[in-house]
Amino acid sequence: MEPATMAWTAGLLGAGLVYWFVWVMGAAEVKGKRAVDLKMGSITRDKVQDKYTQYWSFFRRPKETATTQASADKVPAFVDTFYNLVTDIYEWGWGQSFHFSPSLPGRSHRDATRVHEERVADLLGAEPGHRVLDVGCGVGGPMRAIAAHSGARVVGITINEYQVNRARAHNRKAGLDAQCEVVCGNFMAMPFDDASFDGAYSIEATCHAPRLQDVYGEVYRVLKPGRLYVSYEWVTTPLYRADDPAHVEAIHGIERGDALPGLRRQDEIASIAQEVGFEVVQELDLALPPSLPWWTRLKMGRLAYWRNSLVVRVLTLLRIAPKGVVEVHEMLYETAQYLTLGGETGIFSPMHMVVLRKPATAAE
Ligand SMILES: C=C(CC[C@@H](C)[C@H]1CC[C@H]2C3=CC[C@H]4[C@H](C)[C@@H](O)CC[C@]4(C)[C@H]3CC[C@]12C)C(C)C
Ligand SMILES: C[S@@+](CC[C@H](N)C(=O)[O-])C[C@H]1O[C@@H](n2cnc3c(N)ncnc32)[C@H](O)[C@@H]1O
Repeated sequence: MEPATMAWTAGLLGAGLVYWFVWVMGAAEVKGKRAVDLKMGSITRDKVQDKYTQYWSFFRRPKETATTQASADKVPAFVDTFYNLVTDIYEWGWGQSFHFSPSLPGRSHRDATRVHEERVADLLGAEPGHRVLDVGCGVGGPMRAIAAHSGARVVGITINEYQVNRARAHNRKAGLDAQCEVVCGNFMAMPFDDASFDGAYSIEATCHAPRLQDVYGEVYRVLKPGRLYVSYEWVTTPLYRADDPAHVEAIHGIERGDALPGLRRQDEIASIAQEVGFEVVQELDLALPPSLPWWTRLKMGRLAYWRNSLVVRVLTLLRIAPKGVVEVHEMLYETAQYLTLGGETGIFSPMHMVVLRKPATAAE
């Protein structure tokens, strides 16, 4: 073969390979976000690396994060930074629902995710005419599933403005913008009237609150008397041993890679709910058998992680993705290992479910 022909062939093959990696293989399971569109939320390109460094130094020692009032007060701002850094990577590599679900035999991850979300709507008895609150709504995957399944109107709140814009765009695209509303705000001080919701839920979101009382108290305030609140909580289970260094390392790994001010114990949830006035209707760890493992989705993609890591490196080199994305991606990869360990050892659950009722007799 002529050297020029060889060079052309090699060039074309190389371009084809880059195309395959970035556009074909690098796309999300729910193809809402392409690798070439990875931004870092509302952080400008030149600030990404600095913001990541600031995030990391704040959450590096998780247990200390919420021990003083001063540092607890800073948590929402750092959680906001965290979601600026990770939202696009989550959408690209996971989809529009930022949570786990028990695996379902013979069904896709997308189905398992939807079933886990629809369960919330069914427990709430959500129906057309109801106004339901999504506490920590992300980019609105659960909100759209619940609105479509129940016919209820859903109002979501998130601390992160970039997510608000993403969620609104997804709602419009899904034709659900008349039914779904998204508000930017802090779930520990919500901009909603007392007794203005027929139901409320939170999916893997309240773990970001330094004090669960603050968010549960707000949900209690905005719920109508007699109505339900369903929450999927991140907790350590009774298998967790604080004197086992391997357990401690896994839980710290989960906390610092997920912007958590300190995981709560499973047995703390119901008593905090009662403390703010709720009746506990049901409490169940949905991660326990007969549920199939939620962490297999994280484990199965070693090749996918390797590919994604290469994609973000190439995109950073080409200056398509901002500097700092590689570090954020590495942090997420490491977090995935700790989450898997937490699941396999049974010391951690991301789906400890509580169904709570605001007493019918509660003053409005
Ligand atoms: C509830 C929370 C988020 C839970 C999950 C949605 C995310 C936790 C860890 C995330 C991920 C880890 C590895 C990433 C991978 C390296 C990358 O290539 C593609 C995206 C990941 C799979 C990413 C996806 C979302 C998670 C599974 C917390 C924050 C309270
Ligand atoms: C892991 S995501 C889950 C999102 C959504 N529930 C889902 O399952 O797709 C956690 C969400 O909680 C929100 N959040 C965290 N702290 C918050 C706060 N103080 N006020 C409002 N939202 C908050 C984040 O912005 C994010 O949207």
